Parts: sequence; structure tokens; C-alpha cells
Amino acid sequence: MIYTVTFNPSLDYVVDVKTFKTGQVNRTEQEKMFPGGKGINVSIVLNHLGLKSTAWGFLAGFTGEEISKRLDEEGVNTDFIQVEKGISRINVKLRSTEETEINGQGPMIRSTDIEKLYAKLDTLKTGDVLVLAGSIPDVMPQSIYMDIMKYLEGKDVMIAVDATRELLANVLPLHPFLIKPNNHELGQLFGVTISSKEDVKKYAAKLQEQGARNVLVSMAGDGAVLLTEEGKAFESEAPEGKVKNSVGAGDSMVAGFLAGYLKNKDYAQAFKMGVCTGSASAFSEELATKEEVEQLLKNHAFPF
Ligand SMILES: Nc1ncnc2c1ncn2[C@@H]1O[C@H](COP(=O)(O)OP(=O)(O)O)[C@@H](O)[C@H]1O
Ligand SMILES: O=P(O)(O)OC[C@H]1O[C@](O)(COP(=O)(O)O)[C@@H](O)[C@@H]1O
Repeated sequence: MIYTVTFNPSLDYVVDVKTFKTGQVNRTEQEKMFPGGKGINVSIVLNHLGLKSTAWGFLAGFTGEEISKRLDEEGVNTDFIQVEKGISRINVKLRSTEETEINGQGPMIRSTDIEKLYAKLDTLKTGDVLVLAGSIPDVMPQSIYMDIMKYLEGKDVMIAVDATRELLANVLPLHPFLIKPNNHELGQLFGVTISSKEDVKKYAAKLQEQGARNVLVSMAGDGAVLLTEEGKAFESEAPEGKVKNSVGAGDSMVAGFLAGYLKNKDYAQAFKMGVCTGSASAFSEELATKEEVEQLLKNHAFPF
């Protein structure tokens, strides 16, 4: 069974403003709202690809209710913990001449809420997959993903982590099955700017030296690189297409990679699925459908 954990779910409020200007009233041309947060997006896309998962995490207030309702409508299985104080975030995604995001901090999560999550973690069994994805509310320690991985040590659960900075760096010694930074996040970890695939490979290898088993680095429209635990490196350009909404492309890539890998444990296939699922989401207003992914898989020429 696959479980995703989203500590900080969101309603993503995607607005189009023709020419956004700061310091004045701007009017939207269009606005849409989607349930979001990294683990939640992974669960939605897995569902589109025909894989059932359960979305765990913390919800609060009326925004939390809306997220839960929309996931029910999508047919995503959820088992969230309700927290008492605050509301789940509304993250603003502004599409204008440039894309700008404002992501909130999230509600208060108390130690009793965390205990409820650990009770769910106790139900994990050998062979289960756990995705720990996204930021955590400000009130939480940057060790939380590491703490969870330590708690699960010896259980043989396959763990994927999609996080940034300390939250990600802390889990490396615990050998996560998969991490997926983008090239900017990879650069942040080492205090450098990374734009070439050669540099991506160099720094991704350092993350493997620190303990990560498979490192998948996304580079938005410039494609992606995968270093596997078998010592292989795969790279690809991004498939061609018109970008409509790139919010959730990275999460879609994680879902596609896992779906591809779980099929027959083949890293080349998993990488192809990851790249095409990420791009299919970027080329669509909503998250990728199975048909959209299959179309890109058929048309994109991978160099391997
Ligand atoms: N502009 C784009 N054109 C084509 N594919 C894209 C584009 N943006 C994202 N993708 C696809 O989605 C994957 C993940 O995107 P990226 O933006 O790097 O992730 P994140 O959202 O985590 O920053 C990329 O590797 C690529 O396959
Ligand atoms: O938890 P964070 O890092 O604030 O990110 C949350 C945001 O990222 C998303 O999960 C999208 O992530 P990606 O574009 O990286 O796939 C949104 O749905 C959400 O608003």
C-alpha cells in the first residue's frame, strides 16, 4: 500500500493577471482553486495513474474541510488528522508575465496531533511505500522527517522524501529510497547555483555519498537527471509542449516515478514515467491524466 504524508496541505488559488503590477489594484482574468500540498498531489496523480494510495496529514478549519471534500470528489482515499487551531493554508499562484507563488505557513500542530500520526505509522507493513512531501508548519522541528524515518528503521518501508534545505539534508543518513530536489533546491543545499546537467550530476552524487539511494533532480523545462543506487545515470530533455500550469509538476514527477518503478522495478522505465508525468501536468491546467502521460511516453524520444 502507498501512503503520502502532507504536513501542510493547501488550497492552491491560481490566478491569471494580465500584467501584474505591485502597489496597485490588479484584477484577475481567471481564477481557479485546487486542493494541493505535495503529498496530496502525489496521491491525486497516483490515482489518475490507477494506483490507490491513502493521503495522511493534518487539516484545519474551513479550508481543511474544502480540501477534504475535493479529495473525496476526486476519489482519493484520505485519513487526515484534524487539528484544532488555525486553518489549512491558501497558497497563491499568480500567473502573469512571470509566475509568482506565495505559500503560507500552515496551522498549529501540537504534540498530541503528532502522536496520532505516529499511531498511523505503526500500521505500516513491510513493502509499503511512504511519501513524505512538502514543507512543515513553522512551529515544527526540521528534524520531523528524519524522526519519522528513524522510527520506521528496520520496517522495510520504501520512503520517498520531497523536501528542501535542512528538512531534506537531515534524512540523508537514513537512506531514503528516493529524493527529488529541483536544480535550485539542489544548489541551495551546497550554496551554489546549478543550471547544467553536468553540475546536477556532480551535486546529486554528493547527496548519494551522504546516503540517498536514488536522486532524481528535476529542471523544469530543461528536463531531469536520475542517479540510481545501481550506479547508473539517466538524463533527458523535457518533452515538448505548451505549459499551462506548472504547479504540481514536481509532485507529478514523484508520482510517475513511483508508479513506473513499482511496475517492474526498472529505473529507466521509472525515470521515463517521472519525466512524462511531470511534463503532462505542466502541459495541462489540472494534474496529469493517464492518457496525457501515455501520449508523451509515446512521442518523447529518450536518449536511452
Ligand atoms: N516548462 C516545462 N516544460 C516541460 N516540462 C516541464 C516544465 N516544467 C516542468 N516540467 C516537467 O516536470 C518535471 C518537474 O518540474 P520542476 O518544475 O522541475 O519541479 P518542481 O515543481 O518540483 O520545481 C520536470 O522535470 C519536467 O519533466
Ligand atoms: O509545502 P510547500 O513547499 O510550501 O509546497 C506546497 C505547494 O507546492 C505544491 O505541492 C506544488 O508543488 P510542485 O509544483 O513542486 O510540484 C502546491 O500544491 C502547494 O501549494
